[in-house]
Amino acid sequence: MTKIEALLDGCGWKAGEAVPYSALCAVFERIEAVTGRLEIQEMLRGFFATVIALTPDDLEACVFLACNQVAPDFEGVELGVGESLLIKAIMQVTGRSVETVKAQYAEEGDLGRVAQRSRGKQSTLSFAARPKPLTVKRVLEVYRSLATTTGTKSQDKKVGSIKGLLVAAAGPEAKYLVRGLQGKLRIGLAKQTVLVSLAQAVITQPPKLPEQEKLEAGVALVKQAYSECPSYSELVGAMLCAPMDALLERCHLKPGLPVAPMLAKPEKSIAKVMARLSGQLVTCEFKYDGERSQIHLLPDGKLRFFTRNSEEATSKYPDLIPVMQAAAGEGVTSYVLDSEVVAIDRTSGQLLPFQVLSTRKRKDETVDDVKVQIVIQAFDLLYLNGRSLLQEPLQARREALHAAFKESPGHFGFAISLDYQENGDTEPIEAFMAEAVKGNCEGLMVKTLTHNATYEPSRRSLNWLKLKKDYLDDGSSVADSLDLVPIGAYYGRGKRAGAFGAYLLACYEPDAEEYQSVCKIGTGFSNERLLALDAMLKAHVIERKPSYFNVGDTIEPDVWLEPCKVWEVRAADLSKSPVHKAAVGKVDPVRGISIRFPRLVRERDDKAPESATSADQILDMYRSQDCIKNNGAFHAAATAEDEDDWEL
Ligand SMILES: Nc1ncnc2c1ncn2[C@@H]1O[C@H](COP(=O)(O)OP(=O)(O)OP(=O)(O)O)[C@@H](O)[C@H]1O
Repeated sequence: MTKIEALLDGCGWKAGEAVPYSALCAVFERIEAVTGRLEIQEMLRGFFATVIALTPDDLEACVFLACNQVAPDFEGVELGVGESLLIKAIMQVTGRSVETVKAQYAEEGDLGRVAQRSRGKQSTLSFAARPKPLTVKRVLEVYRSLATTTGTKSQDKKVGSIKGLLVAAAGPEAKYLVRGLQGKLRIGLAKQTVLVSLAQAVITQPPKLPEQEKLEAGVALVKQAYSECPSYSELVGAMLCAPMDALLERCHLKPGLPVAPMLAKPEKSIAKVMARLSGQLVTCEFKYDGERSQIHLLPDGKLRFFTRNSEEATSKYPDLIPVMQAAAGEGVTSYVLDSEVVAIDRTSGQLLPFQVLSTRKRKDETVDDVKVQIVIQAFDLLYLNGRSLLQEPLQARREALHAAFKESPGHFGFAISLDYQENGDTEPIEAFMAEAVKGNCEGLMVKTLTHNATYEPSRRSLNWLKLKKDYLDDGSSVADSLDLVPIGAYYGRGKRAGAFGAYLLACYEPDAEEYQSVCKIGTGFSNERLLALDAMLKAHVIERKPSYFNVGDTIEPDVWLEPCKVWEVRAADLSKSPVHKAAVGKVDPVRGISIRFPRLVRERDDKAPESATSADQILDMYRSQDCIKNNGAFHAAATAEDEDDWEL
């Protein structure tokens, strides 16, 4: 009997019976106790495999609860229930006073543990007739109803539903219920692991374990299916009822489900771009300074807009609905279009920078109240009239885009582009870059047109390169800014005393599913901004450093922060560091990479912490610095100097 089988055996769950919530919580307990990703993955795989064997109908609910989600990301349904409601429910179920619950919370730093402790003590005193044990389906049902309960008396109704769950909870169930309702399970389980474990559970169904290669191909297939069709309901349904080879036939791009967008790699100079694309036919497009928008026309005529993060943004753009209706040509019945929405001054026709766009309301805008005018710059077409174009080369997708839509100046346009057969002459590109900058664009996107030119959902591909003007001649050795996550804070001194004055920043390493520290930052913040951040981030202070933070032993910020924000940061250069851990193990067994002279550029509300700059991106940036490639001596000197600088 495997470890997981032994664990689940104790839950008394038999074939055909609803999956007990206690079984899932037993797995959560084990996951919380270990830190190794592979061990976590294997445990979850074992659990999903058991669910498939005993009660496959409950697999979808198990996946949602493991991700602590009630609906696909793009539906934007938030599960988070306010702490005051949870405290009220705990008080009412356990008969404790608000002071007792709050005091325990302050002591424990974890409301989930408070609930578990209170329920644990109480259950020995009362509840001779305990309500029916919880099942995963029941818990998910209640979560979904909580997320959608609105209107009068909604608070009382929510407290009532939470009480219903807590009364029926036994053992660690109360802890995970409360943490789940707060929005974070805090067991170090990333969504990628859930996906990989799910894929492995389906692929490794008896009678025979497939060989490693087949397993990897299967996991890649599931990841591809999920990036085209990011809905666990559809994915689980398809995985359970069709052979894996046919997964993409059932789970594929369709209007209404946002595709994870294709991303670009940064380059520091036109010469480097040319070297990468040597001899190829490429297209250079203006790199517009706005917000990415994936626009879907569903066969029922509804238009939906999604952000770079696959969140629904339709209510932000009511003024774009008539624009898109007018832009689609005759015979267009459904599509998925990739574009940048940019602020524009309609009088002069001049595009305006992102800062102007960011002042627009984030949702529920009304046409009459729109203050910032916008234009859509379309650059790709992924789906048209019932057919996916993902496998077509860009040249064909662009032809389809131009044939199916018509431009309307100031409202809808195609990305301005220059096709170029690489021949070593960089002059046309330099001139085109100057034109882009004059047009208030950030620089150029350079894309392969005919070979290796398919659309690669969610991939940061070498077939799309970005060249940002600001980074071409800024004297630094990095080609792009970094998007980093604050994971710790330091109280300020002097003028900044009393509030956080500096932060510890980290990148995200998706393979190890951990945040790795990159630098300390205190530059680029106005005093007002520091105060506002202090007020906002205090709510995200966590008791102790979680196991999924990888930072040097000497780093001890005054407080640790739950990952919740992404900040764009500009750096002078990157070098190896004795204290920071970005890309550790990839460039050196114990040292990581750090950045010098970090300066805050802006907050990135359109990115989730897990979409922050990855360790591999930092490694790429580090390796592509000329000083690393050409001059070991410079690097050695910089490293020695930085060791002193960065002792925090
Ligand atoms: N012609 C274009 N083709 C593709 N993307 C474009 C184009 N013009 C503007 N963009 C924008 O540029 C973005 C890529 O570059 P940028 O580094 O500015 O974005 P990011 O969100 O910080 O980084 P990344 O998307 O690479 O993580 C795209 O996601 C898109 O929003």
